[in-house]
Amino acid sequence: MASVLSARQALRLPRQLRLFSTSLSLGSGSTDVKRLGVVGAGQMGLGIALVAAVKAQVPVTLVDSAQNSLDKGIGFAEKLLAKDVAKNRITQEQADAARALLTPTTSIDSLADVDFVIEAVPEIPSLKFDIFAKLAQICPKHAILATNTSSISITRIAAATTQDPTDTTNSSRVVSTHFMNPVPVQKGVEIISGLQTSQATLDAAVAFCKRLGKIPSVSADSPGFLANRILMPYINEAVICLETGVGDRDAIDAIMKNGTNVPMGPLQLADFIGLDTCLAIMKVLHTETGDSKYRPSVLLRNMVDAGWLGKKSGRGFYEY
Ligand SMILES: NC(=O)c1ccc[n+]([C@@H]2O[C@H](COP(=O)([O-])OP(=O)(O)OC[C@H]3O[C@@H](n4cnc5c(N)ncnc54)[C@H](O)[C@@H]3O)[C@@H](O)[C@H]2O)c1
Repeated sequence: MASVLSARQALRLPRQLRLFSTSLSLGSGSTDVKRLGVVGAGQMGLGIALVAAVKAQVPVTLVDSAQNSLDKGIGFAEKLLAKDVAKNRITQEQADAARALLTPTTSIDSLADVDFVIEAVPEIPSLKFDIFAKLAQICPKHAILATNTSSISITRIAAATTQDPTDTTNSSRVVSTHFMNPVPVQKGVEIISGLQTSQATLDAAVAFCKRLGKIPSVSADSPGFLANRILMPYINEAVICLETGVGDRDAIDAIMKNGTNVPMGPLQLADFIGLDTCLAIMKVLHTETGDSKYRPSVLLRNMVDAGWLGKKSGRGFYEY
């Protein structure tokens, strides 16, 4: 198990502070998750809620500010459950039991009784900071506060839970559980600690993700973490190849699909992830590292400006 501070982070801290961080970690965090909260019922939040209901069989309070997202999400969950029943993966009783565990609501105040909450709202820093400030007030003091962010610093999200940086009561409970898309299918999950995250919080996040049937990889709080640090420049480069005429859409996707044994090419994958999400992650990599190699493609920016966000909006590099 990785320690609460990554080696990179620990090197920056005097030994006294390192010991202080370790002792702070002992009291907080709990692996006994009896109720889960999920904030954001989009493609990731819905997937996380559904997997928690099916695999861990915990009640899930699913919060979204938009009623139509909740309606769409619950409808989609019902479709996925019916598909699993049709394919004999689960029984009708198990599907009904899982559906009954999902409680949709537009009220974030409903998270007052959760033991673990996972935020999956759009990749907008100010939105996440605002939600974590609220979660720290609303959720019980023992609850783990996890984010599904693709690229925003966990340390900064944790800092938003308190006005007093020396008081780590809330910030030590913040961690990232970065699930992969689609959540019901992909086994991998990245677990990322901020500077303030306690060891108990990290352990609780790893344990809960294992209960969901996932395989956790622990990584450092560095822009893009591991998965997107590697994946997004690959997608961005594919868009630059399209933009500059090195190859057309089909040639780009075909060579990567058939040449590197991946299930879909980079442009189709970008549509599937959401072009707004891809652009947001590239912007974080670019801004946070200051390295020009992460410059987002102009075409990617234009497509997001046009509202062509990929599969979710009906048009991206492909039409849906
Ligand atoms: N899409 C992917 O492939 C992928 C993969 C890994 C991580 N992520 C990350 O997961 C997060 C969610 O991504 P997504 O693709 O599910 O986004 P999405 O746009 O599909 O869903 C976001 C949901 O959040 C809701 N929302 C917006 N503001 C809210 C608020 N204030 N309170 C409650 N709900 C609110 C929206 O109504 C929407 O239903 C992002 O941080 C993203 O970077 C995405």
